[in-house]
Amino acid sequence: MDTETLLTPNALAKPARRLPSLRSQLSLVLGGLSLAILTLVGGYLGSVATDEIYIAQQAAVRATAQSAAELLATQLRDREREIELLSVAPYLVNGPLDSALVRGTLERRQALHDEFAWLGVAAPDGTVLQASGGMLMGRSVAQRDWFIAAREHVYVGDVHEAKLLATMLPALPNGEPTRFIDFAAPIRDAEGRLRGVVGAHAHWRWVTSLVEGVTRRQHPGSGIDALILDRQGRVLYPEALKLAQAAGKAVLPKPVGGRFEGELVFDGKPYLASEATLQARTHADLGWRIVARQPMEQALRPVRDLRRELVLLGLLAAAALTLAALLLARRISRPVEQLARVAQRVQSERRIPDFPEQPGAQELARLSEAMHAMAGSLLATEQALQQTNTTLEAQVQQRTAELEAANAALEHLATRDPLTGLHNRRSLDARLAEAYALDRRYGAVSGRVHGLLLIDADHFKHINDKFGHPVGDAVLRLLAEVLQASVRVTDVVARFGGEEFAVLLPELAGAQDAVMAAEKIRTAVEAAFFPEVGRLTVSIGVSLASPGDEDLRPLVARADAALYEAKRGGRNAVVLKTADAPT
Ligand SMILES: Nc1nc2c(ncn2[C@@H]2O[C@H](COP(=O)(O)OP(=O)(O)OP(=O)(O)O)[C@@H](O)[C@H]2O)c(=O)[nH]1
Repeated sequence: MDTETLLTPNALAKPARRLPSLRSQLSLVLGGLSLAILTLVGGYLGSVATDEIYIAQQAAVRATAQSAAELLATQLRDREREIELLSVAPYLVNGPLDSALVRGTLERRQALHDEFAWLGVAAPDGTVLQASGGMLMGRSVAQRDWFIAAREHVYVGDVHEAKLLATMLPALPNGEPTRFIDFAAPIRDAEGRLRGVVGAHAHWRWVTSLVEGVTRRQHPGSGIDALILDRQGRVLYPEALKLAQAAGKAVLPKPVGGRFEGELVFDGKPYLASEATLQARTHADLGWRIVARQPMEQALRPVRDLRRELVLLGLLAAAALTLAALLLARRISRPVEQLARVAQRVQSERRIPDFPEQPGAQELARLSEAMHAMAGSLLATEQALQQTNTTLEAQVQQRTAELEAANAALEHLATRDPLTGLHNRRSLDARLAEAYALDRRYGAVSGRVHGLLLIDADHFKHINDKFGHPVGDAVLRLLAEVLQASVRVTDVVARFGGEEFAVLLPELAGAQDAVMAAEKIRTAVEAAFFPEVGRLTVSIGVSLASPGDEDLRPLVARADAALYEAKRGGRNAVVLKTADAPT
């Protein structure tokens, strides 16, 4: 294994795409998550609260209408009772109706209830006998509805404009015509005979101020107001709507199901509206209805306020959460970045630097410990591998040298003669084949040929026989040295077999060269001294390669024949045998 790749991060990691940092990814995910949760929760709470507020506003409008209707019904009944009780007062039942006592009582009642504009007692023929402030005294009310009705029973009448009293009472500050609601009751004696009628005109302003009081008290600043409609749906109050309606303008929306309820458009503006009918507690049912209404814009103002607050709170919370996410992301990513830096230092410096001791979380502490241990183990492994590598390289070198030596030894064994160290017969044959091929290729051009000497020790059997075989071997070794020393280094000296040697002479200019080389050998051997044996001679057969030779064999055969002749001719001689010479 290549140890360099062991601690190279790039060798382990895939080529990195340009990814956003862990810190920005964490910030983005945590910030986005908190924003999404906030939006969802805020949206849900906002929607729930919006519904609740809407329902509450509707309830407030409905409660206003009902309260106003309830209050009006009660107040009308009270005023009716007031007049009814007055009609059975003993001084009216028994006494004279035009007495000062009656007048004083009427005026006290008016002082107590300033809603009454006028209180009076009329005779059965309609002549006013006594009245608060003395107004209408002596005048006839015989044609007034209240008088006609009250001759029979207790009466409450619908609102109407003042007739006889209009000129006697101060005009209203807002310029509205003076209007009244009439209360009246018959005065009967003990036998039930009609003695007269007691009547009262209550200011219409008293009625409207009751309604205004309810709307003002119950939901101040809410924009809720109330309308009073009569049985036919005509506006009785407020005056402006009443006038507009009288002028033929469509000031009221069409009631849904005969009732004003829900979201309605009054004069082009949307309102939340609710209707309540006066539950009549008086003798006569006036059939009035109260419609409370609130401009939608004001009804939904709390919703808008809440939404604005929710958005503001949401933004603040999102900012706080994003900040928290950033801090958290930093807290998480910083130790990871530190570990990455440490890992880079391990890789570049090949030593273990200080690891972060408090990485911030249990898992990161474990990761730090694991990296520490891994770095130590990797560095140790790397060193061990380097050591092994060095040892292996040395061993390989040694083994290579041994192998080369073994190969050389094998080569030597295969090509050399074990006794003399000269080329053996096999090696000689190979060299002869090379020389033969070279001559065939270049011989014609260079004009040079190779030659062969076959050298045989004379009477060697005699040496063996006389001195023993080991001495014979020693003689052969020394003879080989003499032969080797007598030729050129380019010449190949080989042991041909037994006591017979051969010399390959490459690139000879002619037969003379070969004969000269053979003579040189012969004389060298003759001159040499062989321990224990003394002198030795050799016979040499010389031959030259011929273009007519088909292979090596003719060359060897000619040299062998020449050697035979040298032996036969008396030994210690050189004989040349060429191709054209007769054998
Ligand atoms: N010591 C020793 N003797 C060898 C070796 N090879 C051959 N001989 C001996 O060489 C002798 C060759 O004898 P011969 O062939 O009869 O010829 P010679 O005695 O040399 O006589 P001529 O060749 O006719 O001069 C034999 O006695 C062989 O045993 C060898 O490797 N070592």
